[in-house]
Amino acid sequence: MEIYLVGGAVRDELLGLAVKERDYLVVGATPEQLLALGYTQVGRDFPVFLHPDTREEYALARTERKSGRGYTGFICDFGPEVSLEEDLRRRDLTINAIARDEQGGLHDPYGGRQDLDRRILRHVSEAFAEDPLRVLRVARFAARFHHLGFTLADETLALMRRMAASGELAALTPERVWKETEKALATEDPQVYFEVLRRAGALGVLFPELEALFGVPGPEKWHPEIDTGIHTLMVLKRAAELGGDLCCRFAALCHDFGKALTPQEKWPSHHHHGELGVAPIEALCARLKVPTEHRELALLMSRWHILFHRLAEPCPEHAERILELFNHTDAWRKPARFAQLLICAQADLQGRKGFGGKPYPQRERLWHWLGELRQITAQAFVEQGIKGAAIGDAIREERRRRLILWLQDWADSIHSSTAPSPSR
Ligand SMILES: Nc1ccn([C@@H]2O[C@H](COP(=O)(O)OP(=O)(O)OP(=O)(O)O)[C@@H](O)[C@H]2O)c(=O)n1
Ligand SMILES: [Mg+2]
Repeated sequence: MEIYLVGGAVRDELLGLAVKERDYLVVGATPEQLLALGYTQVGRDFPVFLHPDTREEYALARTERKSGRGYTGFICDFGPEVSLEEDLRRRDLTINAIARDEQGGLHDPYGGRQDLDRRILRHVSEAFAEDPLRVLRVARFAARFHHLGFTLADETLALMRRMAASGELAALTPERVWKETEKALATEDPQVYFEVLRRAGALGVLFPELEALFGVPGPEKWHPEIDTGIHTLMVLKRAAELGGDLCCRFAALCHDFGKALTPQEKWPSHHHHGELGVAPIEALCARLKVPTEHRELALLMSRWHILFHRLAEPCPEHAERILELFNHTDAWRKPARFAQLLICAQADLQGRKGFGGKPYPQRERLWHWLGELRQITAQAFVEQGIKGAAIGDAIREERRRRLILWLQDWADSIHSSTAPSPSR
């Protein structure tokens, strides 16, 4: 029996990246032999075992053939006669099909090292098409390795396009789609995942709510990039740059879904797009079983982002709306979530052509105000002898009073810095 290190560990090591998880391949062995050596079997459908000491994964060499649609539609062929080359041949990308033997020697029958050097994502063989999830995996690798200069081989894109056109992506389970998407959102360049899916003709199948934004114009003054799909991916990139968490990135992706529902004769304005966005966000989240936390932030962002931007021109009349915002988002009890909403709002303004360096003072101000207002508690009012429901009213009134003052001060400071100097 021969044992090889395979897949991501070899690839990442050759790229000089940290290796998180190691997968091994066993050639020339039977399940019985591994069990006798103390390995435990974990794969129900596939012959995958855990090492008795390290608990790392060891898989028997195998060839896969598809017998129907979807994840559970595989027949698994394995046995001691399956060779290393045969096993590597049915893997997704050449850069993932390099093996390292126990002496440290590399086995690279499909040119993976050359593709690593040339920074190319290329499929190994036509067997790529056996698993439609690979369309998403390639998009995810394109996002993950974008900063290293990786691009997609033309023939791989062409194959992905054929797979998307065949309708097979519809058979992917929501869990698998969301898992890939979540991993892609966590990369430095999450926008690349959606760009590649779009080029592959897969975006309309997997994320029709996003696909629908391409070709929808915004007003040039506020959106020099014009196209709402392009804007959305710029916002997603900016949210990642600003350190937004996964919920924030997901909210960035969904924040303008409502713009696809504006009647064409109203273009390029998009009145009420925040409210219109609720239905498509709910639809996407239900279809892909998106976690509640992500869904909630996306809905809040859709509903409130227009108000965030309006604060660029502060006036005391905004106090009521800001209180409503804090109440509706439950910022009092969930300030960390509110902080993500603020990052997302900043990303929305700066994710526009030429807007990258624009200041977004609202973020700082709202954060500061929330902190101050959270310190207004019942106790001071109780000490003044106020009782019962009147305490709540007194707290609300005090919050409003302070907000009005702050907004007035801010408005004044903007006026005095922009007002022409008095003439002599
Ligand atoms: N649909 C899939 C899933 C996996 N693989 C193969 O199995 C290996 C291990 O899979 P996985 O751990 O999911 O990916 P990695 O490439 O190891 O990347 P990561 O760093 O994300 O784990 C891959 O390198 C690839 O050779 C494949 O060909 N097709
Ligand atoms: Mg891996």
